[in-house]
Amino acid sequence: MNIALVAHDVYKNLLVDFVIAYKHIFQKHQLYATGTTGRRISEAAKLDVIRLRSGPFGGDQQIGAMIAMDDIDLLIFFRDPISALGHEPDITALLRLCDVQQIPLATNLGTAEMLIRAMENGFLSWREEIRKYDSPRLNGTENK
Ligand SMILES: O=C(CO)COP(=O)(O)O
Repeated sequence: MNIALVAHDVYKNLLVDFVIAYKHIFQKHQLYATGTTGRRISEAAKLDVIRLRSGPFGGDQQIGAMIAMDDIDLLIFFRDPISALGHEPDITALLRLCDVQQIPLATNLGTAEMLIRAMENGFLSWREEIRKYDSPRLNGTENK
C-alpha cells in the first residue's frame, strides 16, 4: 500500500512517535510525506520515505495529485486545527480529494491508530482490488 504522511508543526513529534510505535507495519509499505514531515520521519524512524515538497510550497498539492490518480491508499494528516495557515486552500483541497476518491483519511491519532491496525488486519485490501477496476490510468481506459 502507498501511505501518505503529513503533520503540521504542532503535531510533528506526535506523528514521528506514532510511526515509530507502528514501525513494524509502516516498514511493509511505501511511504510518502511532505518535505519536513518526511525528513523528520526518515531520521527518527529510519524508514525510507519519498519526500515531496514542503506543504506551504506545494507538498499538499503533490499528494493531492497522487490521490487524484489513485496512487495513495491511505492518508494520515495530523493537521493543526487551531492556527490559521497561509496554505489553507491546499489543505482543504487535499482533504476534499480524499472524499472524492474514497481514500481513508485520519486527521487525529485515534483514527490513525484504528486505520493502521485495520490495514494490518487486511481491512483495506479492498483498495488493491478496486484499483484493478477503478483506476482509469492503470486499467488503460483513461481517455475512453
Ligand atoms: O504544511 C504541511 C501540510 O499542510 C506540512 O509540510 P511539511 O511536512 O513540509 O512541514
